[in-house]
Amino acid sequence: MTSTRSSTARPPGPKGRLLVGNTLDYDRDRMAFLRRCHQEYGDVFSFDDRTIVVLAPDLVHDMLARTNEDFHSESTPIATRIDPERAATDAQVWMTARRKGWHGLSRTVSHAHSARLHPLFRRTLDETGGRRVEVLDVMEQFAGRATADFCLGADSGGVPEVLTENVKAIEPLGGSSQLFPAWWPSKRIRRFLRARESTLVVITEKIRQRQASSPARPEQPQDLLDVLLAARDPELSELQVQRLLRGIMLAAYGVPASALTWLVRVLATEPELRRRVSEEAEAWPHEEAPPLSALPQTEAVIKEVLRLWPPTWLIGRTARRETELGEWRLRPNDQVMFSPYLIHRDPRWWSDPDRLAPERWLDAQASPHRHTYIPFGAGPRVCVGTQLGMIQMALAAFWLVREYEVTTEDGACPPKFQELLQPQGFTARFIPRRAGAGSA
Ligand code: HEM
Repeated sequence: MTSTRSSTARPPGPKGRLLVGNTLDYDRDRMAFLRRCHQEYGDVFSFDDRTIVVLAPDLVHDMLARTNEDFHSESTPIATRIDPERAATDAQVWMTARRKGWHGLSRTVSHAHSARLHPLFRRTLDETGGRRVEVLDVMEQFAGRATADFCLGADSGGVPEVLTENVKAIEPLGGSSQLFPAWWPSKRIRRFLRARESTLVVITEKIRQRQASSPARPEQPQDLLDVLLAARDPELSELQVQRLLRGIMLAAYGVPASALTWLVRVLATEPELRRRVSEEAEAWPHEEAPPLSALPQTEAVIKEVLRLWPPTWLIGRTARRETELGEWRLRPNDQVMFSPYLIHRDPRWWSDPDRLAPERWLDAQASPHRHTYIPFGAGPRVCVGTQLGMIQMALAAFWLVREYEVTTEDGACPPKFQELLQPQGFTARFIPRRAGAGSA
């Protein structure tokens, strides 16, 4: 389709109210607002003078592919003036550390970590003692322990607690489109700054302890810190290691926990799917945990869970310089948002899009339309934990159906679109099937 619009025009969009623009409508119900605008204005619409929303998969992909060049992805829960030079250097530092970390994420460490996950999972669920609990809290606890173990192995003591506080301190700041500066006199901001500082202090201590206690790196790295400290050409500075660990630990906490909570909800409320996942799990004959390739039914359910409820339902980028996106011209610091949730439920790309249908992933001939499945993002800043996240979810499903009865009375709880997409107030009981378990 050729465009007749000039690339300098702004996309169409609601004008909004005097002084406050669209902020109030948007904050009241973000998803309803975005849906309404999508219907009225199409795949690209403007939210205000500085922000546009893009829901065309090819354009989203183009922007993601140009992250680090024309767009940056850095964001903070407080208002910070992003200096483009500084953002470019920060991105370079992050990318160097990320490449080194990637090696650690995908090979031996993932393997060693998978073996340690089972006791962590059991401990977390057994601690609920069969009581009715908020599933999100339990999954956050598991994800916090899992990510601390993955990053720091046996040295992870004390880390899940500071991570929890860091995430809890970010949550209230992420619930609104309004950002406040660090000096703003607010309890929430002070809490966030304190929590961020404590996390950095604890991580730095762990790095220094490891360097002091085992200056020679082990031949087989056991956790991500081993990998990062062994990196050569270039070696990573303490600051790089610290930033990567903190970035990964925060990214591997709330997002996987939300995804796991949706998965538990599906397994607790969809008996037919649970039966398929159970049969597959019971058929695994070995003592050690199965690889993802041995669990195709489970994998299909997880893919479908991530399609219907991608935890990062709304993602943003900032234009680094004057640039174009499709037919639209962007100025430096313009914001572009897109929603994997809306793309994943668009009937143009998905048949019967709101239906949970794992079969669509089991047909080798069928594959999704290009760029329409993005629960892990795409481009140079695609999730580093894609593989690990899938493995953690598959193993959690595997142990859950083999070892626990899960009962719930509020399977119909509504989705909550805030910083992350989570089921609101979803509670359940995890009743161990093993004799003697969970009585602590
Ligand atoms: C089901 C689980 C997960 C989902 C759905 C998920 C989703 C995502 C998404 C959508 C992004 C890209 C955000 C953007 O484009 O701005 C992202 C980034 C990231 N994820 Fe994940 N993630 C998951 C698990 C994990 C795990 C287990 C780890 C850690 C090992 C991890 C580490 C990261 C990191 C470090 C980034 C930032 C990458 C960068 O900016 O270079 N994620 N994740």
